[in-house]
Amino acid sequence: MGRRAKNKQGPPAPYVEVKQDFETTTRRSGGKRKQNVDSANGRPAKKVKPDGVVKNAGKKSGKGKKTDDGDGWEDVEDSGLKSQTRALFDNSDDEESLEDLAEFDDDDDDELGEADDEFLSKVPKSALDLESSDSEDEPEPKKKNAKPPKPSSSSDEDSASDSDEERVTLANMEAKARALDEQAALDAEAEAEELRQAAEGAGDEDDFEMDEAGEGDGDGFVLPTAEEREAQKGVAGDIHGAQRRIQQCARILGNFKKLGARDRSRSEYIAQLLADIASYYGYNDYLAEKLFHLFPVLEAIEFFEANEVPRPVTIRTNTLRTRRKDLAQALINRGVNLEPIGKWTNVGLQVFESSVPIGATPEYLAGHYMLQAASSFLPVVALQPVPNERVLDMASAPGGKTTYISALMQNTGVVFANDSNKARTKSLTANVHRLGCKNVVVCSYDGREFPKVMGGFDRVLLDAPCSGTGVISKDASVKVNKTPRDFMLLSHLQKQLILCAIDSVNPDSKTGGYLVYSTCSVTVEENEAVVDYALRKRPNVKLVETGLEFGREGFTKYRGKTFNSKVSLTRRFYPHVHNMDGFYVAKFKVERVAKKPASSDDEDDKKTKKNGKSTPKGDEYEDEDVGFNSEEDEKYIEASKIRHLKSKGIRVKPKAKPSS
Ligand SMILES: C[S@@+](CC[C@H](N)C(=O)[O-])C[C@H]1O[C@@H](n2cnc3c(N)ncnc32)[C@H](O)[C@@H]1O
Repeated sequence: MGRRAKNKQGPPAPYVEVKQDFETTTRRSGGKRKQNVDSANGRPAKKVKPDGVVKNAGKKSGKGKKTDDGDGWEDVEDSGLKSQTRALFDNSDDEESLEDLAEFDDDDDDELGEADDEFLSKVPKSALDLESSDSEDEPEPKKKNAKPPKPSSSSDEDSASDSDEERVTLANMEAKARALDEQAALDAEAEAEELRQAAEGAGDEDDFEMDEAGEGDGDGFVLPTAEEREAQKGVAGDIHGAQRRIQQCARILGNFKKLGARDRSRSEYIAQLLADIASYYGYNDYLAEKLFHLFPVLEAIEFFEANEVPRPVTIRTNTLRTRRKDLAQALINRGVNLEPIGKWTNVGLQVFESSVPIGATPEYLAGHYMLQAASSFLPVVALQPVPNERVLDMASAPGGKTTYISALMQNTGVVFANDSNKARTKSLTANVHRLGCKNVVVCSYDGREFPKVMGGFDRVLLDAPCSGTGVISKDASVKVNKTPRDFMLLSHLQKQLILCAIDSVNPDSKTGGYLVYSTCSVTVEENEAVVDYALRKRPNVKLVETGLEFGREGFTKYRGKTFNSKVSLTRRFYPHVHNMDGFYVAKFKVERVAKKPASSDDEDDKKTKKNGKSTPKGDEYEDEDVGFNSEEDEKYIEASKIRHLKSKGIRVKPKAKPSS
């Protein structure tokens, strides 16, 4: 694992907020549990990775002097600024100057929208601080950050180029970011292949080699029996033991035929490994197993490890208000250390450290950027909205994606930003105002009421409610609070929503006719299974390329289930591979439904009623059973309606049970 970890992207280093006096830096640590154990309580303590943070902090931290004790951003001396900027972009070329910012590549030369000064002057600062409710798109910037994916070199020979690598200038920034991305992608691929081979090699017990003790070459490790494992469960704080067994079991499972003990099966090692993963990383047994099975053994450990480390803090330039190069300049002037995220986005910036709270700069308050996870850009990039379209964002609060859609449409056309949770639409509305989106209509319906409430959209984004297994590094409660029932209910809701989303797309759209489905979860039942269901239930849709340049292919086979082969066009993103939150993106093209050869009006009416939605008369589905409101679904729809009415204070009489 050590070698593998070395060859892949560096683990994200924590975000550093530079102290106001610019002389010392405060480093916040994100933690890898396994790397440091707090001897006082025997539990792993969080530790800063020496590589990266310190280097970054030293390389790029602001050295300017503040001239007063004000609020930290107004009075940084110009000389301080220059040296700070030079430190950030120094390529040892004395000619380097702030003018080089002009070379900061940005395709978006959109005219700026009017700053909504009136709104800003009326809204209290606190109302614009949306971080608390915006768990997905508004990461807590003070605590979390990381260095960008950076392939580490293992040889001395490489150390010279390492120092070259550190000299980032505005001129070479984009190219360097691109090179790093490409290298990281290559490394990730090589690693995935290595893991695949290790996994394939494992399990062939014919080729078993054992040592004299008949224990294989397991380094003297003796696998506990099932009884011993049960007994371990009650023992609190055996973190060291769990950590050691995880390493041993993973190593043995990676080459089971050679290293496994003769009298123990592969499944016994897996059972032990799962028990230890659950206790060491703090997951319930169910979720630990569910996530474990997504990957080959060694990669699964990397995934669990990555969930212990914060993802990079990233911001999205709001092109309705500014350009990326101008925003970068403004933030650099305030002592923010940043870089473009990667070549796949021309609006994203990654923040390494800052002398000011990144969620409270004047630029933030003026709507020049959104604090937004990089993964959250992906579905909008896939959606590709264009000016003057009619777009539905079906589950949109707090609006990270809505406001991006609005910007790509250059404040033209209309974006209906819907969310069933009224309370959450407040932060959505605040973001819409702050970012100056004038083409957004906020509404609050259950997504399953579309297209009854309105339809005919050129594009629909369904960023579905999900279990959040992709964002465990942000919300560790997911580790313990998700049960099989949650996954069953969520998957069901997602299936209902996706059919409604499909039916809301105008298949005759001149410019679009697309649906993007996304989740911040990595489980198959919330992703591929939902997409496969939609393909089966709506023969008038097909999967198309997402247009995203990276990401792993969606599963077409998973633990005995086979999905439509086109599901490989969907994309999975992982924290340990892509250094971003776990995410899933699928893009559909919606076609016209095939006309029924000869149909009576009566039959059409029946079908419209059966589907419970306003299917245009005369349009016909090829498959009789295309609606989701089967008997099974009705139960859930009914329950949801009752909940909805109850939430409005309306008493609902329970339905009389049909007599059997
Ligand atoms: C993943 S979050 C959306 C994040 C949002 N797209 C963004 O980028 O800021 C899922 C949202 O779905 C909403 N939601 C849950 N059930 C819903 C339903 N039945 N219809 C519409 N929205 C729903 C939740 O309130 C939540 O805000």
